[in-house]
This record gives sequence, structure tokens and C-alpha cells, in this order.
Amino acid sequence: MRSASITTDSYRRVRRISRRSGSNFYRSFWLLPREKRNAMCALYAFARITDDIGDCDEPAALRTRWLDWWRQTTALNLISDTPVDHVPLSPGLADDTSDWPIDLFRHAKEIMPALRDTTRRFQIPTRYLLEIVDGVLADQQKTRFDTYEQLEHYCYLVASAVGLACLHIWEFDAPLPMRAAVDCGLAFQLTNILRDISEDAQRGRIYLPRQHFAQHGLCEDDLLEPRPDDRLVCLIEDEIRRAKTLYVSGWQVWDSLGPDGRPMFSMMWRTYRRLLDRIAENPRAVATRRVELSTATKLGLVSQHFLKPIFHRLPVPPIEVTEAGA
Ligand SMILES: CC(C)=CCC/C(C)=C/CC/C(C)=C/COP(=O)(O)OP(=O)(O)O
Repeated sequence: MRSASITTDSYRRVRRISRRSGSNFYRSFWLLPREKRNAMCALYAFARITDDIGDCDEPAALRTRWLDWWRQTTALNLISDTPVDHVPLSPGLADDTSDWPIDLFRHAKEIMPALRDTTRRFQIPTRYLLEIVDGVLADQQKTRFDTYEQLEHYCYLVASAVGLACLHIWEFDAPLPMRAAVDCGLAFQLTNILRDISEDAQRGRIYLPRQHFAQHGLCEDDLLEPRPDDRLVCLIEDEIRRAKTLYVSGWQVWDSLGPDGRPMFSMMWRTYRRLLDRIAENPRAVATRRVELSTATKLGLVSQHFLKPIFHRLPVPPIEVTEAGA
């Protein structure tokens, strides 16, 4: 197959992976012009597959080997165009790649051409993509954080690095709004951690730092109690306040974006900020089950699509700032 049609086919695959993911973010991709939307699908498919390797039902040692191979494949593909079949297999990985999880080998062959095209077209530093893999790799080795700084570093890798890559696709006015982009990633990831807090705890993963549990006289096992006690609710409320402040700082990304990126950024920000509001409405509930946005809320957010011509001029709703500052 000629290289142009390999790339076209690869974009078809990443669009399908993104569409089928059911992600809260996918709807916002439609606010971008086609070339940028395709690039977002390539980035999303890459992050989705990375996450799926880390979450698959195989022993941690094996997941780590697959992630190592995935990291090396990404680096070699993006930096030196090395075909996926030529990437050496690390010791302990089965030669029969059909036994690999989630069809990893096939996925790699399918998505790398689109990812390579996207990173070159939009000059996305390879470093950000490798950082995303590093975050998921770290998650295999360490499922607890002692301090908030350690949690921040993890969130930087799995979320802020995604945001920094997005900024290259959306286009921004230099200089890169690094602090705001990092805070936005932290805000999203903290929201995600709060939403999934009970599911993750059942799977032995606790992301909120021990330092914060200790401040409330709690230990991590308290997360597994069927009836969350008031101290746990206070801990969750503290994290909600922290996340709200990060959303305000993260919103400053908007100022640096051009007209293509603003609607999508705004919708992503509003979707996850709304999710945080849902969590805040009943912090006790989130300690025992995952909270979702209602279909009506999702439809409301989608309807902003029809405001596209004026959307990029909308400022952040003042209520968000007031709430976060409170
Ligand atoms: C500057 C900037 C834009 C920063 C933010 C970067 C960003 C988009 C981070 C995503 C982190 C996150 C919570 C992913 C979950 O995705 P998912 O598809 O699993 O989400 P879902 O479970 O809510 O559907």
C-alpha cells in the first residue's frame, strides 16, 4: 500500500477508536475543523490504548512489559519512522503477538501512521506522548502516593501532557501557557479520580495522597467502608475545593487559543467542570458509586455546538470563578 493510503486508513482507525470509546470528550471533537479533529482522534486513540494496556486484566509485570514495548514503539516510530515489526521485543514478551492484550500489536500498526502524521503536522513534541506512557507505567508500579506533590506529578504525566499535546493541535499564541495547561490537566484528572474513587479503591488503586487522608484522621481502608463516614466526606470536599481553584487557573488556556481551539477547549472544560459540580452535589454518594452526567446535561453541552459562531467569544461564566474562589 502507498504511504498516503496507509495514513488515510490509519486516520480511519483512530476515528473509529475515538468514536467507540464513549468518552465524555469525544463530542467536543466535532467543534474542530476536520484536519484538527482527525489529529485529536489520533492523540485520543493513542492515549486510550495506553490506558487500556495499563487497565487490562493481566499481571502487573506483564502490563509493564507491554507498556515498555509500546513506549519504545512510539519513540522509534515518531523519531525514526521504524516500522512496528522492527521494534525489538523485550525479554518475557511472547513472540506470538496474537496473544497480546487488546490486540496491542495490531493497534500499534494501525494507529502509528496517523500519530506520526499528526505529530509532524502540528509539531507536537514526542516528549509529551512518552510522558503519557510514563504516567501509566508509573501506575503499574506504584498505586499509592504519600504526598500531594507525588499526585501532581502523576496527573501531569497522564493528563497535563495530553493537554500540552492538544494545545499544539488547537494552536496557541506564544508563549505556551504552561502553568494554565498543567493546572487544567490537574483539574480534569482530580475530577476523574474523585468520580472513580470507589471503583478504583475496589481495584486496589487509591490516588488521593496519604498526607490528605492523615489530615482527616483517616486511613485508606476507610474508602472500602460501605457507609462512608463524615471525615471521608470532608476529605472529598477538600479535594473538590482544590479542583475548583485549578479549573479557574486552567481556564486561562482559553486566552492563548485561536478561534479553532476555543470552542473545543471550552466544551471540554465545561463538561468536566459540570461533572465536578455533580460530585459536589453529593460527595457522600461518590464514595460508594460512580457519578455520571445526565443525558439532559450532555445534550445541553452538545447544544453549545450550535452556538459555534459566537462560542469562542464567550467568557468564563462569572459564577464559576466566584464558586472556585469561595
Ligand atoms: C490544557 C488541557 C486541555 C488539559 C486537559 C487535558 C486532558 C483532556 C486530560 C484528560 C484527562 C482525563 C481525565 C482523561 C479521561 O478520559 P476519558 O475519555 O476516559 O474520560 P471519561 O471517562 O470522562 O469519558
